[in-house]
Amino acid sequence: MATKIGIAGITGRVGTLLVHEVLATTEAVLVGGYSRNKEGKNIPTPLFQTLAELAAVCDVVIDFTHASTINQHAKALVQTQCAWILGTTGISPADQKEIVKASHKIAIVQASNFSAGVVLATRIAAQLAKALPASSYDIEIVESHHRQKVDAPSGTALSMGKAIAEARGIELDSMRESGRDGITGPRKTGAIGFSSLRAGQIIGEHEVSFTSADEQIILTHKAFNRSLFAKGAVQAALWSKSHRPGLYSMENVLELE
Ligand SMILES: NC(=O)C1=CN([C@@H]2O[C@H](COP(=O)(O)OP(=O)(O)OC[C@H]3O[C@@H](n4cnc5c(N)ncnc54)[C@H](OP(=O)(O)O)[C@@H]3O)[C@@H](O)[C@H]2O)C=CC1
Ligand SMILES: O=C(O)C1=N[C@H](C(=O)O)C[C@H](O)C1
Repeated sequence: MATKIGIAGITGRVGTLLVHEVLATTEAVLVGGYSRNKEGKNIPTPLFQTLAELAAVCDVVIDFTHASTINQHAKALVQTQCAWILGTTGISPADQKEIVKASHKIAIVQASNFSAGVVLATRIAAQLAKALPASSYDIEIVESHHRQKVDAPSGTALSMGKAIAEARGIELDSMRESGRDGITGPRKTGAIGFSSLRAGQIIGEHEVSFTSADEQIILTHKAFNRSLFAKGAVQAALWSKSHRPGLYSMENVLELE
């Protein structure tokens, strides 16, 4: 039977592309969307009054909205026993705990980036971080996005940083250096640096560099089209239908070891 999909954030940059992706997927049916403001919207699917009403008639909701919605959305999806494909970034540690709690009741695929290329680039970055000594290789993560983006560093940059920190056997928070400015002092040995650029309509670019006194390795990922994220999220939605409650990642969906 076709997977019944709903979209939260249906009027957004990713949400509007999700409509096309779901409609183009034969194994899925688009049940509707949720938007806070229904006036003057030209969307080819019903808009529901609340997320809970939408979730009640779906197998899975794909959610690309805003970090402030997490608590409310977790409650609505658990209450209606609906799977959750969560792309929203900028999530606070307290809200992340709510996501973990909800995953005991429903299947959740959470990814800061639904691109398979980013998943693989993150793995390679972690392998490099493990192989190259922290005493001589400085790691810097630079991300560039469009001028409308509201969170920094990007979710992808933070996920890459976490994977790198884990590979080095450290906690990211203890070694993170973000947005340097002023008299910062010299770089801390083993620090993981983050820089965020916001300009024009850049869709999403991430660069991880490993620099020693003698050489530099740079790993770059550039998204050319936002449908990349929408396609990955729909793939995750179809995958989630046959999975038990739990917190899953795009690595699980892609069945990487
Ligand atoms: N994981 C991934 O692969 C990707 C993740 N993202 C993340 O997805 C999120 C959305 O990105 P994008 O589509 O560019 O953003 P947009 O601002 O274009 O769209 C978000 C939509 O969510 C709704 N929304 C905004 N704020 C709230 C709120 N407080 N409560 C409920 N709904 C809200 C709005 O719809 P309305 O006003 O109609 O309610 C809006 O259209 C961001 O967190 C972004 O970082 C983006 C790209 C890829
Ligand atoms: O807001 C965006 O646009 C994007 N957000 C995600 C992030 O924060 O990493 C993914 C992608 O880079 C686009």
